[in-house]
Amino acid sequence: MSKTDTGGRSQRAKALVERLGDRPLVLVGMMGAGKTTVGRRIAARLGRRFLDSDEEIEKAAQMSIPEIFAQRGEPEFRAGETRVIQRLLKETDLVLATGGGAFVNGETRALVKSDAVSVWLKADLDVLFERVSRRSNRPLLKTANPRQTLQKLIDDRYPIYAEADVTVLSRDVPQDSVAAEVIAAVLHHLR
Ligand SMILES: Nc1ncnc2c1ncn2[C@@H]1O[C@H](COP(=O)(O)OP(=O)(O)OP(=O)(O)O)[C@@H](O)[C@H]1O
Ligand SMILES: O=C(O)C1=C[C@@H](O)[C@@H](O)[C@H](O)C1
Ligand SMILES: [Mg+2]
Repeated sequence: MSKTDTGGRSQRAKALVERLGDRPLVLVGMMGAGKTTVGRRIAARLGRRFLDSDEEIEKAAQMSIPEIFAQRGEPEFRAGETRVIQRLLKETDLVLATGGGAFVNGETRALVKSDAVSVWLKADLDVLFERVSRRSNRPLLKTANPRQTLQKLIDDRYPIYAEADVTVLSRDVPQDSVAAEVIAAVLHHLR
């Protein structure tokens, strides 16, 4: 039996699309977990549209995230993030990567839980630190000791991310493998 349908999707991907119905698939987790890069691959496998709340905020503000933090401050960024995610969650056939702090907001979390299926991409400190160290585009890590800051964020946020419907480990294996694991795990959750 063929493992792909005529649209090139695997049978597993097709089954997941059917089970999700209209609900967006939403990725949450720390910066560097792979929400954007893996999210894009999941969307390609499912034949769904991919959007990223950080990118949508940057487009709306016509500024980069470090510029928004510097010129407007974190509270304004967070308010914009909440609004953008409320708008995006009304879309159908979507895979949505959220910013690392988005799910920490109670209002956003409640909305994701009611209107979407959520996946926590979980990675440990060493993996996250190595990944975020490649670029200096995370304003929250512009501290004297970014590794310690990352650890503090992990301590504060892991219990919150754990409220997502499904947890998948984002290890240093190919991003396509993580994407395939997410699809299998969500399919299992929706059985
Ligand atoms: N499975 C993986 N193996 C190796 N590198 C990875 C993997 N997943 C992601 N990366 C790399 O880690 C970095 C961070 O990934 P990405 O930008 O997708 O994270 P993010 O969760 O979207 O972070 P943020 O919350 O800051 O937007 C990128 O350079 C990406 O290529
Ligand atoms: O973890 C966070 O709070 C953030 C993660 C990024 O995705 C961006 O949304 C921003 O840098 C803040
Ligand atoms: Mg991202």
